[in-house]
Amino acid sequence: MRGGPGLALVTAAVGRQPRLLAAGISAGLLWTGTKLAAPLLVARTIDAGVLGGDSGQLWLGVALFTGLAVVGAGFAGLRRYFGQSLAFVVEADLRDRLLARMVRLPAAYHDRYPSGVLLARVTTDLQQVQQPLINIPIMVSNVAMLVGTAILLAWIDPVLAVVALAPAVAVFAVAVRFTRQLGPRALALQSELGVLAGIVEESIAGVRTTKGLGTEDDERRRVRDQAGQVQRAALRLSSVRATYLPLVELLPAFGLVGVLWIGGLRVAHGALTVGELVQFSYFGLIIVGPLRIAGMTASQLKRSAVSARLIAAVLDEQPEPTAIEPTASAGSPATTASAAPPAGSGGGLEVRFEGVTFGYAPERHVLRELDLVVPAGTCVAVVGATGSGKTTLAALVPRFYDVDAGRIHVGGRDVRDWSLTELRAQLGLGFEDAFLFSGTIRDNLRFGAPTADDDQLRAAVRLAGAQDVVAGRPGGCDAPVGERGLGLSGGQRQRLSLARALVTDPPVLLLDSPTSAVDPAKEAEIVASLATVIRGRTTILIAHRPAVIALADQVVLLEGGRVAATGTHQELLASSPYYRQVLATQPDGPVSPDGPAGPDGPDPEAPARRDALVTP
Ligand SMILES: Nc1ncnc2c1ncn2[C@@H]1O[C@H](COP(=O)(O)OP(=O)(O)OP(=O)(O)O)[C@@H](O)[C@H]1O
Repeated sequence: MRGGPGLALVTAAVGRQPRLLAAGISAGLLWTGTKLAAPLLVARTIDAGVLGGDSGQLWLGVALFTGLAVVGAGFAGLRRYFGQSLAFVVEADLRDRLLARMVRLPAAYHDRYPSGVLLARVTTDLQQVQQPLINIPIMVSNVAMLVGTAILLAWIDPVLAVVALAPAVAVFAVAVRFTRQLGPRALALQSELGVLAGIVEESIAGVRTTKGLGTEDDERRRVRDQAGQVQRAALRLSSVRATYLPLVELLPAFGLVGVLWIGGLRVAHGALTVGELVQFSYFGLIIVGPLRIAGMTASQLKRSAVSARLIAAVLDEQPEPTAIEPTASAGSPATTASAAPPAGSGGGLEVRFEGVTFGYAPERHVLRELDLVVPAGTCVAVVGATGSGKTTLAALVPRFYDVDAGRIHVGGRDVRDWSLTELRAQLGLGFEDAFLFSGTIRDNLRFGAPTADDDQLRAAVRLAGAQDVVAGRPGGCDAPVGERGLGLSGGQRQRLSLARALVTDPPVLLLDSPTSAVDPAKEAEIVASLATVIRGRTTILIAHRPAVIALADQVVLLEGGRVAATGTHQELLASSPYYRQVLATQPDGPVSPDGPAGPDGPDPEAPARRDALVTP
């Protein structure tokens, strides 16, 4: 592996396991000792026992040789065992660090890299890094074997030693050339594998859409095309290996031929005993394995180096600021930590947008100089055409993204002056695509509040109007939820995710289209629950349907990233043609200014809450 952050990463991870490393290397070196002793013993046994006619020496040699073989086999087993243990522990350590970093990376990073690419880092790349680690004790013992053999041979017969060891030098030169050519090809293969993982992941996750649209064959073609790219990249890599590996196989055999030829002449001239010739040949044979492995390891190390570099690049990414590191907000007016009560204190916290400008890409602003005040304890519905920036506006409050200009205050404090953990503890988030994890309903409800007791869970479920979802499943809270909550209907998922958001009793709620996945009858139930849920909290409610919008004290109409109009639902219906147009594109269609705001009519408490409104 060449230097750089990848090597530093793997070296440090291996260095954190000194005992396994030492045990593996010790077993490897002891194995080498048994291997090097065998030819010496053979020479002695042949010269003294066979040619010298000393049967005692012969039997002793046979017994010692058997013992060495058995002990060597034991050390070979231990060498592999410790090598594998080391590799698995290092792999687990790196996976742990990778996942810890991935979940802490900002949303913008996850926007940039498809999940399949990140999946490849945690699967195929980690495997590539792990593989050569298994061989560390083997590599060390092989190097010791080559060095030991060189010393012993030079001591017995320097000329013959040169003949026996010349292939080792040639194999090394071949390996260096071979490794250089492998680098770019290994990188290309890893990146094609990453793309393939992304496509496969998308195909499996989107299988229902594929079925619905009848595009199974297209999807299959997409996977097959990318698999073809992987195959071509793998073949380009293999062709380099196929060119060089025969050389790696052949060169050591030339060494053996040279030893037999020149050694045979030296025996004939009395310069070498038969035992010593056998000994040389034996040494020539035992270094063939290490030399061949060296050639193959070179290719493995190259792929591993590429993967290690890719993993190191993820670990080098700057994570979101941690719990104890609020980010200083540029030009923020003096704000006080005491302005914000802790989560669960009730009453809500004011949320204020001041001149907020934001875009996902530079100079492509989604929100432009947006001003909005949501007074503590009130509900604002954000309405706008698709793509007008509603979800983006909500995503800026928990700092999934940071504003380009302006500021956002929660509880009188710039969001960049909160620690992220503290800030997010004030917020209950309900996303449009409610995501549930595999596990039980209880596991999901406790996801953000692991210490919540059953009474708290029951209260949150009741508030979210999700009692029937829990009661309707065998085992209630212990009922399993399939992967991504796919065992539940969209509406059931939305209500459970709302309950999850409420378990911590957050003072601020950010709810994105909370009824988008349900029919009108279910919507009526959810709206009734929401009327209770938002009481006493500050709520930003992204809404499309009149029944939901009517829950709000104030409606904010977004157009082109700016606030186009504010007022109550009825006021905007009466005064804003654009508002009527936006609602007309929603499934429920427009609602007359005089018509009922929701299934139960307008919220009777809304006017009282509206009185508390403060305009920006
Ligand atoms: N992660 C992202 N990366 C780049 N652009 C994005 C990203 N998310 C949204 N956008 C773009 O920002 C704009 C606003 O999107 P946003 O999701 O905020 O709209 P919205 O009003 O919530 O739409 P909808 O009602 O359809 O959910 C759109 O043009 C969208 O393409």
